[in-house]
Amino acid sequence: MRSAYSVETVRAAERELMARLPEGALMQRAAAGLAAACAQVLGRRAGRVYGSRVVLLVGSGDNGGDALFAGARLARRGAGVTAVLLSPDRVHGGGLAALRRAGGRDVSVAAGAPSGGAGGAGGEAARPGPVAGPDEAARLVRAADLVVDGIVGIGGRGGLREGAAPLAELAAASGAAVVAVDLPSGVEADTGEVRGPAVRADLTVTFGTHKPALLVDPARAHAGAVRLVDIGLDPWLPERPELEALQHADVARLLPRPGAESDKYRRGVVGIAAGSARYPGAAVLAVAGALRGGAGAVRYAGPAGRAVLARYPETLVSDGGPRRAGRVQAWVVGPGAGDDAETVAEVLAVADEARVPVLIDADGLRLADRDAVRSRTAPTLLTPHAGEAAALLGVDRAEVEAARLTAARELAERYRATVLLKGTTTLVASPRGDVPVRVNPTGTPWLATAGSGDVLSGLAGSLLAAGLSARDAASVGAYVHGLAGRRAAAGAPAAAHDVAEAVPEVWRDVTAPS
Ligand SMILES: NC(=O)C1=CN([C@@H]2O[C@H](COP(=O)(O)OP(=O)(O)OC[C@H]3O[C@@H](n4cnc5c(N)ncnc54)[C@H](O)[C@@H]3O)[C@@H](O)[C@H]2O)[C@@H](O)CC1
Ligand SMILES: [K+]
Repeated sequence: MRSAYSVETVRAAERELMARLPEGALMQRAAAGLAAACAQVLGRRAGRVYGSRVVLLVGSGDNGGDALFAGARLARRGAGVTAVLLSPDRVHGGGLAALRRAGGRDVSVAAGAPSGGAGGAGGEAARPGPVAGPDEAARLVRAADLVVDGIVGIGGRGGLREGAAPLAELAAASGAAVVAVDLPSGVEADTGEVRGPAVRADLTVTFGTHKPALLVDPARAHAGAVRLVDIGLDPWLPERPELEALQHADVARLLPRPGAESDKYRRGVVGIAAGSARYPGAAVLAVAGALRGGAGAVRYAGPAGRAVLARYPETLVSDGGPRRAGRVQAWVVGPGAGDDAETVAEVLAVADEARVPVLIDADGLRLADRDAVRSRTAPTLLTPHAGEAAALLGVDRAEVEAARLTAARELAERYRATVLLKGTTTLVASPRGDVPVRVNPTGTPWLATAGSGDVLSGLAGSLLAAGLSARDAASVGAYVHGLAGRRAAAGAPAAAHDVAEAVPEVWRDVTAPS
């Protein structure tokens, strides 16, 4: 399991750790990890560290201090290192002195000259270096092999400020590799929102633990690859993170496995109420997903029985609607439902009586009565994409996409349901606010294809029927579905049924002993 902690929690843990270490030790650990990562990047880009050109963009806090100390290490290995000081009057004095001792240069881009030496943090005061105009700073960035973003880290608020934004843009447009220190500057650490200009990194080297922005879009897309440097923080972090992301071993543990005593009923039966005369395909795709999700049998109740049977003769098809479909351990309702509000209400009623979980997707989200969902006693799982979530929340789609974590949490609270918010980073929020939101790391833009959501709803519904909690069914379903999407696409467009067909192979991979 990978986890991410909020800034407040990280700061509290850092205080505990720092109190037990000599002053500056923690920053040296961070800088050592950062310098090692930069050296690797330079090795790939420029062939070697010696003689390469490194530009540090240095802000006013400890994030800039990390960059300066790492720059000093690179300078000692023969790199030509120039620090561009964005707030020279508040620069980390110790870091700047270390860089200078190692033979690095520094220039100040801000207007006002430093007063009384650059001694903002880190104790040691340093005389100001030469002032560079914006053109000179731009020339340095353009000529660099590597740009290190030490503008702001967890202390940042709002987008990049004047002066930094054009340099970040230049860095992105130049051929230089961009390595962000702790976080790409300009993103909101706790939410993953990007409300202004922000650095786009190829690699982010983060310290102690992941921060939410490194896992949640749109910030995650700014981070590039992420490397975690261990600075000894773990013992001081609480058990419950803000976010968690399942990995292979977690999914392998959660996937249902039939025991020797299992028969199809004990493995769970999933009911699918999906499709309509107009959209029979949604029913077929939801059943395709459900058949591969670990339930022992799939019942289908709806008007597309013929199409379903033609493709999947193993389906138990009922003509009498959900109420007469027979016992199930979980229902899926909504894909391709069109305007059939009656079926959605019937599924909710039947599932309430039987106290079984319900997954509501697609049209079902629009048609379900909110109070009926809120008052359910068995678990409910809602699986909207950003547009559907926006409609439920009464906001623009763009707002949901900009603030995905907030939207998922808000929906979970309003509906007292588990919410799987689809996207390149799918989020799973629980109605209980005291459990971490899950982030699925396996998504791919290839999954943005018609019918792929129907497959996911069947798959996750099947996992619900097999006995997983709504949170586990949603996050395991999204994980497997994402990998199946990648496998099916493998660099070329794939259709939704290809995704369903790739599930067994992914399942085998995930559960194979390593
Ligand atoms: N506290 C610790 O023990 C450690 C901290 N480390 C580093 O320290 C960082 C946190 O340092 P700080 O608390 O000094 O905070 P930061 O360096 O992240 O930023 C704070 C400074 O940036 C300014 N600022 C805020 N938003 C800005 C924006 N949008 N544009 C430009 N400037 C902005 C603030 O006025 C403040 O001076 C971490 O991200 C990490 O890189 C690491 O050295 C590991 C150890
Ligand atoms: K940064």
